[in-house]
Amino acid sequence: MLSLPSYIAGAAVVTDRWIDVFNPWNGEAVGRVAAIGNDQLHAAIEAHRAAHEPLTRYERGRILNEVRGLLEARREELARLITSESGLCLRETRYEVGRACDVFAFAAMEALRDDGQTFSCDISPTGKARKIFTLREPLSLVAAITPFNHPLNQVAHKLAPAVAAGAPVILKPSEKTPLSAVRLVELLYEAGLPGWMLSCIHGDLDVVTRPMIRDERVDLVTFTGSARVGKEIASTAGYKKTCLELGGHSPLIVLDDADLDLAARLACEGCFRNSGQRCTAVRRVMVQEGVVEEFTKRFLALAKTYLCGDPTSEAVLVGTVIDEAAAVGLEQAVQDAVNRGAKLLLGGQRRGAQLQPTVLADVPRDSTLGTCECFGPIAPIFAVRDLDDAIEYSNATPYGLSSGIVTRNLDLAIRAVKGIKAGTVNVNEIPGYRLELSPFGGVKDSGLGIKEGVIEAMKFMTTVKTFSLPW
Ligand SMILES: NC(=O)c1ccc[n+]([C@@H]2O[C@H](COP(=O)([O-])OP(=O)(O)OC[C@H]3O[C@@H](n4cnc5c(N)ncnc54)[C@H](O)[C@@H]3O)[C@@H](O)[C@H]2O)c1
Repeated sequence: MLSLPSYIAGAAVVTDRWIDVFNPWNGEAVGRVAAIGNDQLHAAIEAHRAAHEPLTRYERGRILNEVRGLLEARREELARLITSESGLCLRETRYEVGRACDVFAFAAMEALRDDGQTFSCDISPTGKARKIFTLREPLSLVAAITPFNHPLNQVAHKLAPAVAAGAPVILKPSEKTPLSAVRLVELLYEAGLPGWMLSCIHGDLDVVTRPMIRDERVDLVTFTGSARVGKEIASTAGYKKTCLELGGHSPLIVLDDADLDLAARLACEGCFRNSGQRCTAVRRVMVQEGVVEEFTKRFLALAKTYLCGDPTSEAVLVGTVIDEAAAVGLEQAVQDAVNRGAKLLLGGQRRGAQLQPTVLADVPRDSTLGTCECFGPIAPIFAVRDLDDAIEYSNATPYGLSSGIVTRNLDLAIRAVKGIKAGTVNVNEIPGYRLELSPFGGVKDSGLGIKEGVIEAMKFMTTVKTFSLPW
């Protein structure tokens, strides 16, 4: 069993309080992390705020590249660690390590790019013979809080941009999946990142997390997680920047001209990948009335191939959800839909923390599945009259993270891009499709419109200084 410390500005800290981590598949203890106290939080904040010689762009790029190489070399070991702490199957966790490699590769590239602007002042009748320049300066301290569902990649999306921008960061990973986060932090130190650039802490909400969020010495709280917690942070963080990347309820709209084999494949991938635990997972499969029967037939045939079982088995495509309590909640949401008249076409059985991939038809729009983010491998099918009906229902939940539409008609696709109130609209792709570099983030209860993705995250971790020179 792994016993991992908290790291305060590079120094390993072990206390007499531990947070245990269990394997959701078999209940075995996988490891534990050391919880720190409030004094140690303050020591970390002071260590980061103290004066240090900044890292050059070259050094930041070199460290980030080195981390990418270390991740690649330890891909299998890390994938197995994530599988053991999260119950996600190896197909997903190997994929996740690959995504984290991309994040570090892109951050290394962006670290080298000077994004300063230059303005000639003689463009105005009253202008002078001057030039105005901009440069970006890193924030003094970033606090990053991450969720359980992509234990490594969500952490990569906080740490790599911070290092690329030169901003020191304190990471508080999910207490459900902290082990892979600590391993990633260790790789950053191994690659040569100085201790004053990074801490990784664990601890109680009222001892560590909330005090860190409220602390005036923290310039930015960057949070990925549920809308409930994100809204609490928005109200307690005070006068500082916040980046809130929250939950979603993404539709996949299938119009009657769609390639139905493609639609069935996208619906399966969108609903069942990562055990349905992606913020961008498809939560509503909206199918135009004329093709709903044929689509359902093809979708069901494919859904049956998503083998569910031991997450370490090579053949398994769907592992567990994060814990038994989460699986029980999903089972209740399925039951609620059935009680209200939905037809259960596939799955629905739960064993411990595992829910079989589940497909339901005729799901009422006001059911729990139709309105709330149910974080698991469930595919509720909703018949829609036409694109207008689909757009209206897409916009009817409080969320606005992402969406997808399957059609061969470009005019209709563009109407969807313009009409859906969400951070992303993907045509003939799953809502979750993205590059780790491209802007990503939601609106409404999914976020305040501040994007992540390496480039946007770097911008948000810096401030722009403007200066002018006679020319
Ligand atoms: N928009 C995105 O980019 C994105 C990406 C991944 C996950 N998510 C969302 O994350 C959620 C699933 O993750 P989760 O269950 O770990 O989320 P969560 O909100 O329960 O927890 C996220 C993190 O916040 C911490 N936390 C819990 N309560 C807190 C509080 N009161 N104050 C401060 N911190 C607190 C947790 O310890 C954890 O580190 C889903 O809603 C999912 O959609 C969003």
